[in-house]
Amino acid sequence: MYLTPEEEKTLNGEYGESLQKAIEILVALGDIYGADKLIPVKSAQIAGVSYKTIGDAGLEWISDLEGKVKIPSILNPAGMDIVRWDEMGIDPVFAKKQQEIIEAYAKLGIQTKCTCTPYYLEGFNVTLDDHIAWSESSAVSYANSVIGARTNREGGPSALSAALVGKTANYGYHLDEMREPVVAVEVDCELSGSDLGALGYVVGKTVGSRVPIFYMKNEPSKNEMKALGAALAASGAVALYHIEGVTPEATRKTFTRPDEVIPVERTQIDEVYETNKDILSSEIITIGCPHCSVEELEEIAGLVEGKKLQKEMWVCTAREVAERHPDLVQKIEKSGAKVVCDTCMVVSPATNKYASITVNSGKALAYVPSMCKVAAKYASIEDCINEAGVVDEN
Ligand SMILES: C[C@@](O)(CCOP(=O)(O)O)CC(=O)O
Ligand code: SF4
Repeated sequence: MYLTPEEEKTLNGEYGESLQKAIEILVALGDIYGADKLIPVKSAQIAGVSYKTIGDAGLEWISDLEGKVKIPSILNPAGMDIVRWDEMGIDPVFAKKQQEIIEAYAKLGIQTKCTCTPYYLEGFNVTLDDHIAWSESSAVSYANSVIGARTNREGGPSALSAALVGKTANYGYHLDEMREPVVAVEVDCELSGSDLGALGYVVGKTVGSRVPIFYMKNEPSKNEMKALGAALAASGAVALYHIEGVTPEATRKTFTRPDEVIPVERTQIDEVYETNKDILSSEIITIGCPHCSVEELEEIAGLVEGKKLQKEMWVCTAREVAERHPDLVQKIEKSGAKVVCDTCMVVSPATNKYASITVNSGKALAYVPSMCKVAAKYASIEDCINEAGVVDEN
């Protein structure tokens, strides 16, 4: 791989050991995947923040690094709401370790906003053809597919390396030819709301890590595409998908229809809602995987207005989004639900104490059983709220 004289100096350790380690990681990945050079990236999003997933080994690795990131960089969700962790029932020992992880990242100049939806935040609004280095799989999918930006599914260490160097290796989804669809998904019915997360859950299993193009009967919204991409990345490992005539790259050009076709029928979507239907009543309801947008917060606020919920319900979102809309947060919390920031039902140990959960996310449906050992059921936002046991306040 070609390196500029400056990059060679970094690799030789002239700018310190941390930058040397970082560029070594980028060059190693570039060599494995046949990159020709390093390219500048506009921002980085770094996974591996929850103490539940990275443990002491992760904390030690981050704490040993020195220097400052060169581009706007942000974190994935942590294991707790940084402010209201006590209300989530988080153990103080866990909370202390979690704070240490966040402080170690902050020392490197990384913004300690913990979210899987950086594209909603100030300073992270990427656009078509921007090169970035993001790592959370739903954020990667949204950036690549819905925005048309370019990122590989970075691991925590490689995203952190890209943040420190300000560059990434030019391979994979940074290249035009790797963004061509190779499998067609033909959906035979109109879909809306949580149907899209169910579609991703179904299709991801067959598509694996390939690039699909969807032929749909109706046009999904950005929130629906967020749910589709998140589920595709969780039940499969899809980092980029297209929807003919909808997503930016499938609008500016007409892709050749791939020979392999996966047909999807309504009955397959309906089956997702039947998962674990023997769990008659869940102990907790969680919405916001990926983190809620303002439109989703508005929808939830509208649905819970004038109601009291009987069960624990979390609405997960980015702190910055919650802070921009205190009125919506207040409306939601008046019902007894909690607007939980900086974390989610998958990466927080607070979920593990429940036996059963209802989610509106195909991604959470795929991950909660394995990562939290909690039985999960799938429902629309409206049915999630009904599951929480709604009583009229009046
Ligand atoms: C499940 C996931 O959304 C959260 C866990 O990630 P982390 O490695 O703890 O940051 C990661 C992913 O899908 O990329
Ligand atoms: S809310 Fe969902 S998409 Fe976001 S970090 Fe948690 S598991 Fe990943």
